[in-house]
Amino acid sequence: MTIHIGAEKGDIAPTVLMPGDPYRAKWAAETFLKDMRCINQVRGMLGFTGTWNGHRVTIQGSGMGMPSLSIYANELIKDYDVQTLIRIGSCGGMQKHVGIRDVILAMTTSTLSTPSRGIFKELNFAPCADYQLLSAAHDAAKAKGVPTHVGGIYSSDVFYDERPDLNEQMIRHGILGVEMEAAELYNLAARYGRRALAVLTVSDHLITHEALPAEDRERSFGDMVEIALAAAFA
Ligand SMILES: O=P(O)(O)O[C@H]1O[C@H](CO)[C@@H](O)[C@H]1O
Ligand SMILES: O=c1cc[nH]c(=O)[nH]1
Repeated sequence: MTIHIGAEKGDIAPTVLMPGDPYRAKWAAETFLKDMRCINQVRGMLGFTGTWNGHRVTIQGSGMGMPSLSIYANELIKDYDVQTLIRIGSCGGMQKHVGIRDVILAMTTSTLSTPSRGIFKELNFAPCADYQLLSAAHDAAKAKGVPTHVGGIYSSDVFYDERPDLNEQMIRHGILGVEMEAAELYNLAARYGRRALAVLTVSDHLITHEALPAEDRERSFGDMVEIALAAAFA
């Protein structure tokens, strides 16, 4: 057990999927895992372990924002020796050709700041995905026929953004979407020699202003879960 995770050491699998929303973790575990059981309820940040195609998998909520994800990813890596961490998140679309419900595989992520900022100081470290996971996720997405984009995303510290000028520059430089956790996940994976990827579903759009309701964000993003599972065990 750790400060934020109530599971015993063997209760967490070497592969963990991490949605921000703990109820998405519950839905994904109930929908895609066999023999699943709840392994964490501390602070309501639900986690479940079960099997997918015979492979042990944990699905653990990360909460919203990099400070929250950083707590869970640090403990999963350092206390439970997790090797593969795949974020399954929602994001805002930032390009006209990226549609609602499309999947984005985050090859790199730009950010103003992360909980790792203090380490890098003046260095602009470039957090990137594990290539093997990225390539396998792309294959899985193609096989499913899901509209999928691979490229850079923006990991923001705020949902309610006050920097339209910055968004304009990111759109101009091809950033596909915005979310709030992947950069710190990639930083931690690089630091501890683990594999990480963010598989995202576009839930709203910064240009068209379309937006899906909360229930869809919690319960309808099955394609990204299956893509993440296929990539983890490719
Ligand atoms: O749907 P999740 O995984 O929580 O991800 C996105 O949604 C939240 C904001 O609504 C942030 O956590 C952002 O990264
Ligand atoms: O962080 C996020 C997640 C979804 N949609 C956004 O606009 N931002």
